[in-house]
Amino acid sequence: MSRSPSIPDRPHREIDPDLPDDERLDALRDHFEDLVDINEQLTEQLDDAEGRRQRLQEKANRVERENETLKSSSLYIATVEDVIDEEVIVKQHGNNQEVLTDVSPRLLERVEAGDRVAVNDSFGIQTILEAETDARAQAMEITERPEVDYTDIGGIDEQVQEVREAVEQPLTNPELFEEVGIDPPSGVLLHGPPGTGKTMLAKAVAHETDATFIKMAGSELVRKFIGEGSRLVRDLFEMAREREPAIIFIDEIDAVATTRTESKTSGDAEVQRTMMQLLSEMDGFEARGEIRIIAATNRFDMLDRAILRPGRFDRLIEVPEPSQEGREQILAIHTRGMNVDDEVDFAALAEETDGYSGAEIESLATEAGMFAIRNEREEVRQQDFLDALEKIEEDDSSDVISSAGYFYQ
Ligand SMILES: Nc1ncnc2c1ncn2[C@@H]1O[C@H](COP(=O)(O)OP(=O)(O)OP(=O)(O)O)[C@@H](O)[C@H]1O
Repeated sequence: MSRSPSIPDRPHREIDPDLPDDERLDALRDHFEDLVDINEQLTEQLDDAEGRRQRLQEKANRVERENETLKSSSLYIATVEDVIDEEVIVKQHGNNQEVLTDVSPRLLERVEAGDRVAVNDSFGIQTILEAETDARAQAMEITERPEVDYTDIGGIDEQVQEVREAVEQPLTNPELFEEVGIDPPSGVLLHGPPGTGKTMLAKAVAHETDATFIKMAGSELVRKFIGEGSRLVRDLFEMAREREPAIIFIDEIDAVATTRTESKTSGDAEVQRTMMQLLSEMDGFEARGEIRIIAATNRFDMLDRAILRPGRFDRLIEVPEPSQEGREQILAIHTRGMNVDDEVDFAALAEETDGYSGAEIESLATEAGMFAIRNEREEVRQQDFLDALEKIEEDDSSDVISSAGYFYQ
């Protein structure tokens, strides 16, 4: 061990043996005092050194621990809930645990609420997952509480009522089901032509129950996220568990649940895997939980019956094209915010729009408004609606209507 440079010199004192006894004694006393003094200095230095050693040891232990945590491969995924000064609240996926954690200055500048992050065992944020890693954010549409409510939906009162019983009641009055001793429907399947309000219905339930609306489109799973379908389905349910109460809405479910075809292409295998994942998620589902599942299709005839078994999509609700009365109601809804002349005859327009879906009636209202603007008026008149009707008929509406008829029988 190297010597500390500040170690005091060893005192050296020559004592003449011929000195008288009392003088020799004094000299020896002085020498002894010098030695005591030096001893004290050395003890102090030793204490200092020991303190330094302990501090270094602690630092070494800490670095070693940090190193171990950094090297540990098991990182968990969490979502940043909030950033407060230099601390971050994260919610761990899976168990929903919320934790207040530190973040290194390097990441603090970049981290924002809503980011997906990887955390270690002690919840230290290791990385912020980039958008590309976060395919699920692109594959899902998440709305905290959609704006649509039941009063925005026209012409399908019976279906609204059925959805309220099958989806809303289990969320708002679960005890009713417990008392009677039945499980609410696991999943509700809305089927009917395009643009009839299926998505609106699902959103309105989420609005009414203050639930998060999480939408995933079956067609996108198959087309856009090739090879990731089953993982995204898993993520979809995980996301819902993180955000309960939640309404999962799987649009165009036929894309992942069509009747098995004879062909055995890799694409089909992938679709099968996605569907199997969906079925297994539904099978392992708590029927009385805070998550409800709604799916929609306009190709009911194509559906693989496996998804309709009890415990899966076991409540079917048909959402048909609106009747004349329904069309009138929808027209009234979509012109609520418009400056419409009192002379406009909604009943007559409803009669003229046989075969129109809710979505097409909405376009009719917008188109009529465009005619009013074109004619430099602020008020929308009957003639504007008739012109709009003519334009729509001339344009592509006939194609849309006939294709709707083709898809949905
Ligand atoms: N019954 C309805 N009442 C009021 N508006 C409606 C109705 N049906 C459709 N609409 C209008 O059409 C738009 C599209 O409807 P929505 O997305 O709910 O249809 P969908 O049945 O889910 O269609 P798709 O099968 O094409 O997904 C809505 O945003 C709404 O403006």
